[in-house]
Amino acid sequence: MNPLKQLAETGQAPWLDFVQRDLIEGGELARMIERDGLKGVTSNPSIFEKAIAHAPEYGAAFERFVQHGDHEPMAIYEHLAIGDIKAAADVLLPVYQATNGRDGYISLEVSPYLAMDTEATIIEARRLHKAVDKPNLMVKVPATTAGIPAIRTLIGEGISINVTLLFAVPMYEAVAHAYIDGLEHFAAQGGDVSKIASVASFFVSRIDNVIDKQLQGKIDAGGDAALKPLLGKAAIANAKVAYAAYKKLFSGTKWQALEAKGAHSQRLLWASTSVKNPAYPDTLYVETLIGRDTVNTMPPATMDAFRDHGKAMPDAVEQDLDGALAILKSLEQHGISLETVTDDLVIDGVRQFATAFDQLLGAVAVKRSALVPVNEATIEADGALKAAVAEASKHWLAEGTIRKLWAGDKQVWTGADEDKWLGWLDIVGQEHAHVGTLARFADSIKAQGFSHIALLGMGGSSLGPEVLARSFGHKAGWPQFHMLDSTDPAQIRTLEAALDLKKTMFIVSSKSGSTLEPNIFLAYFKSRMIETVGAADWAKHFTAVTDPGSAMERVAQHDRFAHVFHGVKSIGGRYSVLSKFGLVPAAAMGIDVETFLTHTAHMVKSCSASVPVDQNPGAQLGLLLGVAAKQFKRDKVTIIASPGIADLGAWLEQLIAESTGKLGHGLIPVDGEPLEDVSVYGKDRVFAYLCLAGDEHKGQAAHVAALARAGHPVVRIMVRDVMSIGQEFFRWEMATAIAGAVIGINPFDQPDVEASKIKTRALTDAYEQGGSAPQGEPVFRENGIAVFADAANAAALGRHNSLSAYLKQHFGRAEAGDYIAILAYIERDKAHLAALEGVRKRLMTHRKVATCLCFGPRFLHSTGQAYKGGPNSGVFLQITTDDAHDLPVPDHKYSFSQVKAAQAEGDLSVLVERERRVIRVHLKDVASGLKDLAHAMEHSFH
Ligand SMILES: O=P(O)(O)OC[C@H]1O[C@](O)(CO)[C@@H](O)[C@@H]1O
Ligand SMILES: O=C[C@H](O)[C@H](O)COP(=O)(O)O
Repeated sequence: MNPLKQLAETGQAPWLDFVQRDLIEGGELARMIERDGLKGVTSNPSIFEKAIAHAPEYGAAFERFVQHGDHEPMAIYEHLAIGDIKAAADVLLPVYQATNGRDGYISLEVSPYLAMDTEATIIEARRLHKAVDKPNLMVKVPATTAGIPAIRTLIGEGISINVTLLFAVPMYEAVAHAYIDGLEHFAAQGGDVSKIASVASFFVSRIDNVIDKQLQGKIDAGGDAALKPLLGKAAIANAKVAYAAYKKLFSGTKWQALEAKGAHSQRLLWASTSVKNPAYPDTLYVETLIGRDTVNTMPPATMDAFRDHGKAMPDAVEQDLDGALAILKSLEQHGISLETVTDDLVIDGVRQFATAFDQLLGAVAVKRSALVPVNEATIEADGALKAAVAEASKHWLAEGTIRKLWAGDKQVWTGADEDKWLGWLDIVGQEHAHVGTLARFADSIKAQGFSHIALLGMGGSSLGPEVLARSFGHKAGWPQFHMLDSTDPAQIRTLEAALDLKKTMFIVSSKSGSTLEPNIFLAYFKSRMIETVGAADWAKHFTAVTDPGSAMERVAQHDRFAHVFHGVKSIGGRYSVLSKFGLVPAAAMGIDVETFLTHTAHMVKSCSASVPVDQNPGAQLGLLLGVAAKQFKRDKVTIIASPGIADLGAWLEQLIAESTGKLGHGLIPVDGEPLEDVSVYGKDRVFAYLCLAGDEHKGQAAHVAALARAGHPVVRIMVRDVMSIGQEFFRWEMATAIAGAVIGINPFDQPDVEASKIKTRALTDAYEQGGSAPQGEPVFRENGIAVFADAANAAALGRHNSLSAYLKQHFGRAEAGDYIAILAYIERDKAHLAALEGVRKRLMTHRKVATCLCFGPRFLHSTGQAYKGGPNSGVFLQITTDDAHDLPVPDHKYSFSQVKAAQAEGDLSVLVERERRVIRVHLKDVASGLKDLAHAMEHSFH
């Protein structure tokens, strides 16, 4: 007779330690029940890893599931695993029924990531129990210290549990007590205890594996010859002691009372029963452990071996208990602590299953990304940087840091209040639920015939919409998009001249509602609109996007703005583009927001908690940026974007600089720099090349290739189409948050922006009170250009008799690893850009350092944070000018020109306070002044 079948007579149930789809679908599982008397099945994360990651039969179901709607890897795994578990449960149901619920179970393990968390384990076990919804499911819960109370609670709720990762007898006893206590609780609630089953999975071979190694070590070191006979004996001895404990635990009066109510004892299930040492007989951990009321779960090979040549010796597990005790005693006497071994094995077991789960989810992630449209990214870096990133990835993987990040654990960063700023992680899904509101808003904009929308806002409230407008381009039949983020009077006039106010909808965007610029822009255009359409109708031309409860919300409601949209308070400005701050303008310019969010969601899922760090695109980019800056001093993130998505650079600048540049650390983004000979670039750079498919720029691609050949780290990202630009918003948000964690700062605050705001406020208050801002004396004047420097910078520069000499001296201070930034408080138009680009190019090639070109006050809400708070490696040239035509700010004594001057002054004084290398050049007239400046600069290089 088949030895497996004979086990029934010994009182032991053979279960199969294996699951795979074709075993169930191909009918083998049913045949085993018939042929072998198989009575149950167990699974674990390693088993599912082997099945789902490697077995071909999952392909079709995988594709079907993902094609019906994208899912993150955890959901895909669960869909497939639960499918198998349900199917196996159905095949095993007759066994369950025939044995009155004693046997016929299939087990599914809770996520090993939760093994040290009681509450999370309970929630997860309940969820799986519900999702499978089969009477013959056992949820596997590990016997960790945190697992024991979870077991008690779950049994108390009537959920059948397979307790796994049991190695030590005292732990087993605690588990049995938890089971009995849980049953009592269930019974006290009126539950039918006969419907609950439980097994205690007592691991065998892994114990020998460890103890044999220790014994062999001692033997090899010339230890006692008496140790040899102990090889391969510890695990079985330990199991025998556990069995003796079982008999005691399930015999007293307490147990008998439950038994009288129909309770099943919690059987010992021998797990880990395949021999790991090939020198041992392949049926070792089956034959020696046969006993009444036990289960042995065998992997297929062990089962085949036992079927082939196994001996079903009844009550083998009860033989020679004294001998077993003597073996354990002897081990202790020889300095081998079973307690230490079993304690370590639990931890190691959790780790092993977590690693298997990582591998499983990683394999699912790879298969998924081949099926969903996600922008591809490749990272090229030299061996040392690559190795350091791999090391960081390993650490993050082992620590489960991506999961912690998604769970809102502020310890991922500095432990400050980072957990309060993570709303951007879930915003795409949330906004998806509101696309109807945005569609109605878009319809109304179109229906009312608005020809222009003008967004008034700073930093995170304006840069994202600008990227969308420029990348998507003007859509026929929809309003033209404009944006104002400057207090320069000429810039305001230029905007106004481009608008037909009667057909303009203004979108005033400010999360805080208290930012100076959008408020004074609003005041100005409100008054212009009143003049144009009258006091009764002006507010019909205004939409507000602001956080709930802000002063701007109050104003918008009081004045009856046409629309008021709310942001999410737990999202900072620079992380807000995928919330209403980006989506409201997007809808108004005719972008299909629903499709945009659907495309974006693919990246969110690619970066989700269940994608292990080495497959997670946001994490890989973030670790590269963080590690390159922290360990390799490559902190200049140079952005090269193809023409169609060139504006992405300005958005990235704010995200990267304002998030990471603080406490003397951080990344310095470099956007829009001219492409120069490879020899010009220092070893302080990382290059990010973002290319829109079909928008390839020959020069850029070749340049990037040359940089990579020269050994610079290069990230290449292919944006599939403009609709997929949202994927880059999310990838970079995640990457920036992660780089911030590596650098060791809080990526969600902007402490140094506040410092210059305070200085600016003091100056605007002075104007408001009818005064004027103090004007310092220049250190030098030439034609219409005055050079200003504080005492420390003046002393460092020395005295010179030409502007070019001052410039030479100043920029001569920029060493390798430094950067030069031009901070121009002038109108941002094509002519000025071209003039300053020329200066920038010369500085870059001459000084061979990274260069940045910024316009004030726009950059104050962006890179300004890093310039003041980040590493002290910047050499700054501030450019101010007399404005030919000023503009009044309604309801204030100060004018726009005065506000701009106060902002420049506030900025400069904080830079000086932070001991930055900075000078100001003040131009009498902007056009001629820029020419003279360029000329002096050119001269300074000779
Ligand atoms: O949306 P708000 O509150 O007007 O802020 C605008 C910008 O100002 C800052 O708060 C500081 O510069 C940025 O982070 C933000 O994007
Ligand atoms: O429930 C089953 C266990 O997870 C399995 O038996 C472990 O076996 P192993 O030690 O061979 O991995």
